[in-house]
Amino acid sequence: MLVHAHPDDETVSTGATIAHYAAQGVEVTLVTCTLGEEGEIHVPELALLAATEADQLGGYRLAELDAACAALGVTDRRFLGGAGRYRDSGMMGLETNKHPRCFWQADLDEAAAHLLEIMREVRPQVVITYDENGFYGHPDHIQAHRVAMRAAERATAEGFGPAKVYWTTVPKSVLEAGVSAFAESTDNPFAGIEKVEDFPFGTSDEEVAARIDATDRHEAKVAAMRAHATQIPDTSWLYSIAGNFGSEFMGVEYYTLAVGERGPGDGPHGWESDLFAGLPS
Ligand SMILES: CC(=O)N[C@H]1[C@@H](O[C@@H]2[C@H](O)[C@H](O)[C@@H](O)[C@H](O)[C@H]2O)O[C@H](CO)[C@@H](O)[C@@H]1O
Ligand SMILES: [Zn+2]
Repeated sequence: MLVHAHPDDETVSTGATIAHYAAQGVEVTLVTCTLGEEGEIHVPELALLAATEADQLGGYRLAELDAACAALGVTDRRFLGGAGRYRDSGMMGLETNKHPRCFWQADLDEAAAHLLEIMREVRPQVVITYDENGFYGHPDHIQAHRVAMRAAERATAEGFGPAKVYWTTVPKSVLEAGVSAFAESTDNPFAGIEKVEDFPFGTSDEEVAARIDATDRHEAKVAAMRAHATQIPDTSWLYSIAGNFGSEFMGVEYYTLAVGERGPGDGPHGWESDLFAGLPS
């Protein structure tokens, strides 16, 4: 089970992992907490769908999410509390954070109860969400973390909690490699980043628990990114990195382990290569 804040997060941060396991026939449930109503629109002819205009972007991004799920092989896609229950809160500090229906204003126990119902039905062995900073500090990501961890705690207390809970991350060694690889590039997606500490995310290699190599599924991730055209334009830095790093960038995703025991791993830091490592098959 993956708990994500907006349509496109499932693809950008865990798309290769999803495609990897879905292709193996693993049951994958995606829970998305908002419709992404406050997002940017990188498709000019759709500009009037914006929140400040017709306010129809959420419905459009629902369709983008379904197309991305088809590309990744996800067949069980849910919205927390039902489609439209929680509104995209916008970036931290904006007036949209005060919208009465926005996810940032949600009652934590009520939102966790919605997720607990899905957990009670699906009984996930493994849950993936964000760290306490929501990976990069977006209010909906922070709230998705809080709701997922609260629901997992309550599921465990009721006897059907996940054996493992992972948080998305990127090792600092990978960030350093990216910064140096693009240092001389005119199309440098890391422009302005002098050192790893300048990123609002990143984990020391020692703290990383799992490296999921899904390079054989990186085309599925790119196809899913294309489905999120309002959020990821053809000029996105994601594509320029993919063009330079290819499947290594698009097809490898990393996680820290927040709940549960690490399974067998390899390499200098004992990174798991399977999120189900150590669990009974
Ligand atoms: C990946 C992610 O979480 N995207 C969110 C995020 O989008 C950012 C936002 O539009 C910002 O204004 C841009 O400068 C930035 O590049 C975007 O990543 O926040 C949106 C509003 O909450 C959300 O809809 C989108 O899914
Ligand atoms: Zn997001």
